[in-house]
Amino acid sequence: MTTTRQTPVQDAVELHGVRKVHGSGGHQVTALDSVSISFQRGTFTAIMGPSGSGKSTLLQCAAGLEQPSDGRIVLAGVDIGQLNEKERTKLRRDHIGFVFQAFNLVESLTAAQNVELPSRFAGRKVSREQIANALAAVGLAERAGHRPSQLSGGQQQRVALARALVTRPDVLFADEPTGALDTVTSSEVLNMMRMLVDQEGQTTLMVTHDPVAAAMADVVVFLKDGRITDRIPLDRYSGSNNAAAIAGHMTRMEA
Ligand SMILES: Nc1ncnc2c1ncn2[C@@H]1O[C@H](COP(=O)(O)OP(=O)(O)OP(=O)(O)O)[C@@H](O)[C@H]1O
Repeated sequence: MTTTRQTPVQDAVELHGVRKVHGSGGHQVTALDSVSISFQRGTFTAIMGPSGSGKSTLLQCAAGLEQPSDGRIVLAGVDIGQLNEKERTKLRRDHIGFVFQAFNLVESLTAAQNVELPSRFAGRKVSREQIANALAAVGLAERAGHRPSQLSGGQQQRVALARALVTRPDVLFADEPTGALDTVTSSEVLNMMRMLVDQEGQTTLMVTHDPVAAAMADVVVFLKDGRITDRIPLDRYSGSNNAAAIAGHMTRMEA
C-alpha cells in the first residue's frame, strides 16, 4: 500500500488561549479573553468587531508588540513567550511588518529614504535594489525620489507598505490601513495589499471597520468583548455581495 505524504500547512501566527488584561487594581479591562486562532501562511485575514472589542490588542499581541497576560503566541514558528525582550525585538524586526492608519512618513525624506529608514535605525543594511523592488511592488517605482507632500494619501500609504515589506517579513500587520483615506485611494491600497498576497504569498492580518476593505480578504474574523465569535471564509469572486454580508453581520453584532 502506498501512502501519500501531505506537506503540513504551516501557520504564520498561532494564538493559543490568549488573554490580555489592560490596567491594574480596580481598573482592569479584559481586552482578549481566551482567544485561540491560527492564521495560515499566504492568506489575507480581516479582523472586525465593534469598537473596544479587542481588535488592535489582538494585532499587537500577535505581532509581539504587547505581551499577553496568559496563553501562548507562536510567530513564524517561534513561541514568543520563550524569548527575552532583546530576542523579541529581533524577531519583530526580522519577521514582521506593520502599517497603521497614520502613514508616519518623514516629510523631509524621499519615498526611497523613508523605505530605508527603519532598517537604518535597526543597523541593518538594505540595498538600493531591495528598496527599488519594494517600491516597485507597490507600484511606485517612478516615485522613489518624491517627498510625501508630492504624493497622494494612497501613494503615501503605499510607501508605508513598501517600508513594512522591504525586509520581506513573514507577516504584514495592518491596523486600519485605509482609515485615513477616501474610497478611491482606499481601494488603491487594498488592491495593492491583495496583489501582494496573490503574487508574493504575503501573509496579511488587517484590522478594519470597513466592510468593503474586509471583503478583499480570504477570511474575516469577528471579535466581540475580547472573544472570537465567527471566522468566515469568503468566496473571492462575490466582492460586493461579501461587503454587504459583512456589513449585515456587523450590524447584527452591534445590535
Ligand atoms: N493600554 C490600555 N490600557 C487600558 N485599557 C486599554 C488599553 N488598550 C486597550 N484598552 C481597552 O481594551 C479594550 C480593547 O481595546 P482595543 O483597542 O483592542 O479594541 P478595538 O476593537 O481595537 O477598538 P477600536 O475599534 O475602538 O479601535 C477596550 O475596552 C479598551 O478601552
